[in-house]
Amino acid sequence: MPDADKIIDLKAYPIHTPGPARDAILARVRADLADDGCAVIKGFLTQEGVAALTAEADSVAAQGHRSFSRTNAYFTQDDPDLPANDPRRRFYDRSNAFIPADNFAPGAPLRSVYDFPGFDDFIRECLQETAFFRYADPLADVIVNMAEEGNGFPWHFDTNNFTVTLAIQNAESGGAFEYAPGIREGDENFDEVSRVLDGTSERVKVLELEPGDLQLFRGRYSLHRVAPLRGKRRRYVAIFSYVQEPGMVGAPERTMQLYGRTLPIHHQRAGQRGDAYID
Ligand SMILES: O=C(O)CCC(=O)C(=O)O
Ligand SMILES: [Fe+2]
Repeated sequence: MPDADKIIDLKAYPIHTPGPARDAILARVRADLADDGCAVIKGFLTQEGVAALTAEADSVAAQGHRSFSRTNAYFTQDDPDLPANDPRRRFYDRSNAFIPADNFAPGAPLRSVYDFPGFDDFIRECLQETAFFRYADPLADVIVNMAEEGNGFPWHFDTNNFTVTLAIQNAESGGAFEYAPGIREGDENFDEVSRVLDGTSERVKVLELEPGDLQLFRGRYSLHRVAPLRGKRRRYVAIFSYVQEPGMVGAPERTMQLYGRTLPIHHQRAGQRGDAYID
């Protein structure tokens, strides 16, 4: 079906055409990333694009793999030697479902964004990353994160240097993206992290993303979460993954946990190099 130019708003965002319009977008995104590690390209998708990606996500939602965990913001184990109120000892339920990448066919709406000529280069230039490759993992290169009321994506720091997400559908309410920019730049800043967890920090910014918005986020130093979701409608967010070395795929154990299955490539490449996680 759809041509990428019907899905991406290329009139507003001519990411494929070198020139002053593209340069201006890059300059603004880079400035926002430098300022607080987060940049949003509002209305990156057309209305038609939003409808097409929503329909595609609906059509494969049953393939989503649900996972549940109890996690702190650092994805570490509990350490009983630390004081009880240490942020490393504060655990929250995390639950969501990832729709694995092989449910999104080449030529179908989601991959026509990811595969659009110039999309990768545009993202790389926004981020100014030198080592920048598509994730080679057929279950994880582009996925949809699906969540509904009762699910939660609690406060955490990412292990990846950056995340590229595309809002597809919001829950009926809730689901704002909340983040404390640069809260652990320099040092762990556990006191301020505790205040964020307590809901008393003044450093938290709230971002209401709308369907079709593209977000670039550096989450390694900025504590962030998705606020609790309300209502029947599911929240869908696509996640595009890029890594620092070519040919990388997820470790078998982690792949099993996130996607509920593995492919031969995960076992063939296991141990050859480090793996990359999307969170
Ligand atoms: O679903 C989102 O908006 C972002 C989730 C997130 O923080 C992550 O995937 O690390
Ligand atoms: Fe994250």
